Amino acid sequence: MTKPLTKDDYRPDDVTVHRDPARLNRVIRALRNAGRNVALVPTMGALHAGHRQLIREAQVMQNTVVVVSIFVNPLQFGPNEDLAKYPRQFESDVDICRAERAGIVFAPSVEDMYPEGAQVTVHPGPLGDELEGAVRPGHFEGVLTVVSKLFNIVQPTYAVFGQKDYQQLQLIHKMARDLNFPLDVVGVPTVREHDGLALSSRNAYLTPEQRQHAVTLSAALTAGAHVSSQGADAVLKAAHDVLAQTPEIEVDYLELRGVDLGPAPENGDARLLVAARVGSTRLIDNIAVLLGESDEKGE
Ligand SMILES: Nc1ncnc2c1ncn2[C@@H]1O[C@H](COP(=O)(O)OP(=O)(O)OP(=O)(O)O)[C@@H](O)[C@H]1O
Ligand SMILES: CC(C)(CO)[C@@H](O)C(=O)[O-]
Ligand code: BAL
Repeated sequence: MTKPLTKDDYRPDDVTVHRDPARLNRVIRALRNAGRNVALVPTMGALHAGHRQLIREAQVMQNTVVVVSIFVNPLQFGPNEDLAKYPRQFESDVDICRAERAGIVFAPSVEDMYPEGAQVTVHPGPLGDELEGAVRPGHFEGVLTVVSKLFNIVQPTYAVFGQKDYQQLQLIHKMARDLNFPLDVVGVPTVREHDGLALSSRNAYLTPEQRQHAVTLSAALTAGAHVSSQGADAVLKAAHDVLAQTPEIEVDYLELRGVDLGPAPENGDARLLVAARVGSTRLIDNIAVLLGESDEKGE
């Protein structure tokens, strides 16, 4: 028999931690029936100022309960990737959510998210095999599968993601549209360190020396954006030149695309994306560029 909800299932004055998807779903339905909006911020934990910004953006609409999910999703990691060593710091993550006045932390177990026999997944379409997907086969199938499960469990009014993972954000937009999820997907500009490095949980893997090399990614993007009025070739050359100055990093790709990640236009809004390895740590970044029309466009 299902246990009735109690006041401990949602405490308006503190963050409530939920682990059971079915129980959280009942709490959410009660909140929505009471007229509350629900905003979802999906994360893999090891929260930093980028995640804090997502939680703040999630609160802009009045009368909203923010649900932060913390789940290191095995389905989106390849066999030789960093699933086992991915940083896990649950208690301090909950403290951060409390400080940012999130209402609920949802931290399910792998067994609850993927019960034995679970087989159905979400196929991302052709974009899922490009850029990040070309280097990490199956990654976006894993991302879209877990995000669609989170959408169904949490039934948010809107869901907030970072532009740092730009291809992920585009694919989630497409999934929400193509599969008729009744919610708004919100993208938040990348939060950076003072020198430009995009905040990322994986920055914690970097040695102090590697940390200095890592800033080359954002420096290359900025150099490209500065010459955007000269067109695509100039943008790519400027960015390549900066990357070439740091032989310690190995570039997986540097690509200029349209904002929807189709081919870049000759003039107008485009996106410059980079992925590189600094030692064994893989980092990604991207920036908005306005091709052929002005010198630079901020995010
Ligand atoms: N610097 C950032 N600025 C804005 N949003 C961010 C930033 N870093 C991550 N996010 C967003 O936070 C959400 C959760 O991401 P995740 O938990 O994987 O953190 P991460 O720092 O991207 O970790 P990783 O190092 O594994 O890529 C995603 O929507 C992601 O785009
Ligand atoms: C969206 C996400 C939480 C799905 O596991 C993850 O890919 C991430 O943290 O960006
Ligand atoms: N932030 C993207 C999650 C991943 O790299 O698996």
